[in-house]
Amino acid sequence: MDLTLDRVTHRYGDMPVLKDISLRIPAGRILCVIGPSGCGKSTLLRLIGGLERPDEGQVLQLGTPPPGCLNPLTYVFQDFALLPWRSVAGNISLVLEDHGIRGPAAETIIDDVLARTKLNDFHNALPRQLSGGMKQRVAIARALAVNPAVMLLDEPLSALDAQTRELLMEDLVALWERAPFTGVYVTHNLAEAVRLGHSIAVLSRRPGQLRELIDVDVPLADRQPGDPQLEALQARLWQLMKDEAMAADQELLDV
Ligand SMILES: Nc1ncnc2c1ncn2[C@@H]1O[C@H](COP(=O)(O)OP(=O)(O)OP(=O)(O)O)[C@@H](O)[C@H]1O
Repeated sequence: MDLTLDRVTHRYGDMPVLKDISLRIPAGRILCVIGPSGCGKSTLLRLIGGLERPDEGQVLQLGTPPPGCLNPLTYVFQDFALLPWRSVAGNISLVLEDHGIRGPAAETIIDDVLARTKLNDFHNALPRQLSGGMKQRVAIARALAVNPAVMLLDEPLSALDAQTRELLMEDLVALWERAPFTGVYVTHNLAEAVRLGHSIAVLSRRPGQLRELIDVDVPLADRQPGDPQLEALQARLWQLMKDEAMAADQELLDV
């Protein structure tokens, strides 16, 4: 499913948060969104996910969801959002129960997404028994269980240490290679943006406007840490963001 944002503008009360954002995310591509703190990145995801409506402009979903799609759009959050009293399988079955899927049909889906996220051996584990990386794998498995057309990822790796982030990035690339999904991936981390984005939208500080949209031509599977082309791109992104990030930081201190 393609996503199109057409001159999206949004305010909270008197405060303009996003201004005149136009973007197209073709089916099967990942757009990373970067920008200084408070520039409206999470708001943009909420508008795309339909949790809020833009004050001006529109968000369009074009095309048909994949066969077996239970939710056209699904979220992965930074804090995993797992129910602590439910097992790994129980957390995933919850989203299936919402759609009336139980018993063997649910087990088939759960086994499939646990295998895809390397969690086969953790079916009955409770969230408190899992590391941060494993918890986020469960959250990703839960998102995959509804076979979404679009994954909306809000800083999914930012609570994890550097090594775990690296492993999860490799897992996300492997998942995408196996079944390319459409993704919108919000991050503060420029290394994640250059590893995972087919394109990268750079927003200005609040009200977030599209400063630049950069296509990254290297196939996801060929992107390795330390790749000079990606490091050069990361340096360019930092140059684009640096002044705005400093100004945004100052603005937060003044509040
Ligand atoms: N529901 C809301 N009501 C009022 N203000 C809000 C609401 N949600 C967010 N804001 C404000 O809107 C601005 C943009 O918030 P948002 O979370 O979208 O930015 P962000 O770029 O994702 O921030 P960060 O990088 O710090 O996560 C911030 O000033 C925030 O305090």
